[in-house]
Amino acid sequence: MLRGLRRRWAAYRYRFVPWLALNLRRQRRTLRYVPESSQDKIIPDEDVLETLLKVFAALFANDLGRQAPVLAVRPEIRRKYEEPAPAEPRRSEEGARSQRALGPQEVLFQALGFGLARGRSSLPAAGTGVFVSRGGARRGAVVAMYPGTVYRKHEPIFFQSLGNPFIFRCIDGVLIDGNDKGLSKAVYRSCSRRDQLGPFQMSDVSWLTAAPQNPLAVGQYVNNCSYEKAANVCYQEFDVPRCFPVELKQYLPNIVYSHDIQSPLRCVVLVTLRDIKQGEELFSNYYTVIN
Ligand SMILES: C[S@@+](CC[C@H](N)C(=O)[O-])C[C@H]1O[C@@H](n2cnc3c(N)ncnc32)[C@H](O)[C@@H]1O
Repeated sequence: MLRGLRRRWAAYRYRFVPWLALNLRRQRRTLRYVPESSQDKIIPDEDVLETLLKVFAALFANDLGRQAPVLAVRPEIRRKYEEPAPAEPRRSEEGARSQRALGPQEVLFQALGFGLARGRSSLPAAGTGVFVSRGGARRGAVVAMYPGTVYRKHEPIFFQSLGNPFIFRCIDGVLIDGNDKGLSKAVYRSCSRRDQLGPFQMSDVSWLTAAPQNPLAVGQYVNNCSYEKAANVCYQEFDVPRCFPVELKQYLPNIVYSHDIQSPLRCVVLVTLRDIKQGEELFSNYYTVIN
C-alpha cells in the first residue's frame, strides 16, 4: 500500500495539495492541461522581470526617506531612483519627501494602471478572494505574486503542511507555503532574518501583516475557478536572475527554506489570461496538469 501511495504522490501534478483529493472529481471539467512543462509560460521571463523591476523601483523611489540604512552603505544607489532636479527649487527636502510618500497601492496603480484588494469572494463559501479594485489589467500582464517559503524537493514541510490550504506546487516539485499564520509564518520570518545582509533585506516579510509593502503579494488568496467563473489568471514560475538589484530584493515575497544549495530564488507570478476590469475577482486554475 505504501508503494502505491508513493507512486501516486510521484505522479501527482496538481497545483494545490490538500484541496485536490476532495474536489478533483467535481472539478474535472475545469482542469488545465499543459502538454509540456516548457509550454507552461504565458509570457516570457523577460516581461515578468521588467514588470517586477518597474513596480519595485517605483516602491523604492517612493520610499527613499526610509531607505537610509541601505543608502548609507551604498550612496550611489540613490541616483538611480531620484527624480531629476525640478526647475524651481523645492522648499525643503523633507517637504518634497512627504509629498512623494504614497501608499503601496497608489504606487502600483501609477506603475501598472491597476490596484488590488482582498475581499469576500463572489463564490459562496470560498472565503477571501482578490479583486481588481481600481483601473484594469491587460491580457498578459503580471497582476500578483504568490508569496511564501520555498521548499525544494525532500525539504521538511510535513508539520507546516498539516491542514494548510496555501501550499502551492511548482512543476518541478518545488513547494511554496503561502500561509500567513501559525508555524508557516514563524518559519518565513526566521528564514528572512537569517538571510539579511547588514541593511539589505533579501525578502519582504510585510505580506504577513495587514500592511504589505509589496501590493502584488496577495496571490495566495486567489480562488479556484468554477463552471460559472472561468479562470482569468494563470500561475507562472519565475526564477530571480543573478542581476536582480540587491536593493530591490526587500520587495521579493519569497525566501528559501534552506540555503545550503545555491540556486536562484523561485517566485510564482499570476499572469492575466484576458483583459480584466475594475471590480472583477481573480480566478486561477488549481488543477493544472502537466504531462
Ligand atoms: C489558497 S486558499 C485561497 C484563499 C481562501 N479563499 C481563503 O479565504 O483563505 C485555497 C482555499 O480557498 C478555498 N477555495 C478556493 N477556491 C474555491 C472555490 N472555487 N470554491 C470554494 N472554495 C474555494 C478552499 O477552501 C481552498 O482550500
